[in-house]
Amino acid sequence: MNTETKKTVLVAVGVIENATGDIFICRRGASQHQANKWEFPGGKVEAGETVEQALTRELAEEVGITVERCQPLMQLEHDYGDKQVKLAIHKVTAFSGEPRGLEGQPSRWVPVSKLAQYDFPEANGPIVEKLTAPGA
Ligand SMILES: Nc1nc2c([nH]c(=O)n2[C@H]2C[C@H](O)[C@@H](COP(=O)(O)OP(=O)(O)OP(=O)(O)O)O2)c(=O)[nH]1
Ligand SMILES: [Mg+2]
Repeated sequence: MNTETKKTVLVAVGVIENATGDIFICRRGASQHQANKWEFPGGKVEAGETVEQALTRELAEEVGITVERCQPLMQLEHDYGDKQVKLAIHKVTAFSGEPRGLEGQPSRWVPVSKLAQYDFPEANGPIVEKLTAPGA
């Protein structure tokens, strides 16, 4: 398919931060797109939803938290060849509940200084860079 006709999938992504500054990440499933990569939880924005609504829904479904406060971090577009995505990334700075992998996915809290050791999808490079930049 050429780039003119390829549809871009809008994805709401949450960088969940705890009081210590650690970040919550999950591992994608073996049969998902970008299989087995680590990710910041989130998912596709559905028709009629705002990005924030989608983020709140996805984080409730996937990791069982209620988003109480979030702020835009950055937006990224990436073409994987088989799929083109636009990631609308928010930092989640207040939430209730303790995040865990509700869909059976491995998950963990990671210090920012260790994020770069994880195998994220290619699109995530700038997110990890921004989070680990001095003064971030
Ligand atoms: N959630 C998430 N998706 C990411 C990240 N980086 C990245 O390239 N993606 C891509 C992978 C997928 O193509 C897409 C997200 O789709 P998804 O599979 O999570 O969507 P979803 O939760 O609605 O799941 P599904 O119903 O389609 O199974 O965005 C990331 O950090 N987090
Ligand atoms: Mg998802």
